[in-house]
Amino acid sequence: MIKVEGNAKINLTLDILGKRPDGYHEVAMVMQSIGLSDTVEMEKTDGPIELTINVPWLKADEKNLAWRAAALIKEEYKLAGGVRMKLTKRIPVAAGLAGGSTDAAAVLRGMNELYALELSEERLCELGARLGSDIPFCLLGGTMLSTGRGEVLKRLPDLPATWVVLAKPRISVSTAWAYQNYDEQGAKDHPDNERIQQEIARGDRKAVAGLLCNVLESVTIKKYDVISQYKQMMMQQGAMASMMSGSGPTVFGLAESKETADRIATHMREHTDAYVYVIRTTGKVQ
Ligand SMILES: C[C@@](CO)(OP(=O)(O)O)[C@H](O)COP(=O)(O)OP(=O)(O)OC[C@H]1O[C@@H](n2ccc(N)nc2=O)[C@H](O)[C@@H]1O
Ligand SMILES: Nc1ncnc2c1ncn2[C@@H]1O[C@H](COP(=O)(O)OP(=O)(O)O)[C@@H](O)[C@H]1O
Repeated sequence: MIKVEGNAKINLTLDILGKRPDGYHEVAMVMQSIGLSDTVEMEKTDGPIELTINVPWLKADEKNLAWRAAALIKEEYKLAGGVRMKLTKRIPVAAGLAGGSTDAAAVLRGMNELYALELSEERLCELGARLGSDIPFCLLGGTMLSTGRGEVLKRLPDLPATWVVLAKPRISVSTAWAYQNYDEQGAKDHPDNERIQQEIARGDRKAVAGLLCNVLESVTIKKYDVISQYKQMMMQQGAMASMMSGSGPTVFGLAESKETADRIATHMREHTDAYVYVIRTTGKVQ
C-alpha cells in the first residue's frame, strides 16, 4: 500500500486572452500550491478499479477524477491488474482550489509508482492534460506561470512561504459556468503578469500581494456578493491582499505573519458561516 498526497492551489493571477477554436479559453495565470491536501491510499489488486471517498455525497464512480486517472493509466499501458483507492478529501469541492485535479495528479503519480512504469514528468503531464487543464500544474506544484488552456507551464522561483487564510462560502461554482459568463461580461482590470513574475523573482511578498488580479472574480461576484464581503472583511483584519481563487467561490487572504492570519481566520469564523483554513504556500512537488 502506498499513500500519495496532493496539494491544492490558489491563483495569484488569472487572465483570459481569448477563446480558442476548441471552445476553451486561452489563459495566462500565476498558480501557487498551498498546504491543504487530499490523500489517496492505493493498493495494487488483480481486480477492477475500486474507489472509496470520505465525502458521502461525492460520487465514487467512473466519473470521479481519481477513478478516471487510474482508468487512463490502466488503458494506456494495458495493465491487467487494478487498484483499490481510499481517497481522503480535505480540499473543499467545486471551490476554485483544483481539488479534483489534485486527486487525479496524485493517482497518476501513484499508478506510476505502484506499477513501476517509470513515466517521466512530461509524460504524466501529457496524460493529465487529457483529463483536465489544471492537472499538469497539480503534478508539478510550486509557483508557475500557466498558459495555453492551463497546461503549458513555466516554472517560477517558489514564492517565499506565505501565510494564507482561505474562506470557502457554503456555495459551489461550476468552472464552465464562470468561463461562459466571462464571455458575455468581460473584465475591467487585467493582471500584469510580467510584473508579478519580476516580484516573485525578487521574493517580494508585499509587492506580489499588490498585483493579485483575477478576471473571473467580477463574474462570480455578480452572482454571489458574499465574495466581496469576505474580501472586505479580510482586508479590514489586516490581510496584505485578498482575492477569489480560480472560478471561485473560495476567497483567500495573504498575511504577513501567523498572528495576522489567525486573527483574520478567527474573525471569519465568528462572523460568517464559511469553512476557514489557515495554511502556507508550498514549493514544488518533490
Ligand atoms: C478556473 C481554473 C483556474 O485555475 O481553476 P478552478 O476554478 O477550476 O479551480 C482553471 O482554469 C480550470 O481548470 P480545470 O478545472 O482543470 O478545467 P477543465 O476541467 O479543463 O475544464 C472545465 C471547463 O472549464 C472551461 N475552461 C477550462 C479551462 C480553460 N482554459 N478554458 C475553459 O473554457 C471549459 O468550459 C471546460 O469544459
Ligand atoms: N476527486 C474529486 N474531487 C472533487 N470533485 C470531483 C472529483 N472528481 C470529480 N469531481 C467533480 O469536479 C467538480 C469540480 O470540483 P473541484 O475540482 O473540487 O473544483 P474546482 O474545479 O473549482 O477547483 C465537482 O463538482 C465534482 O463533480
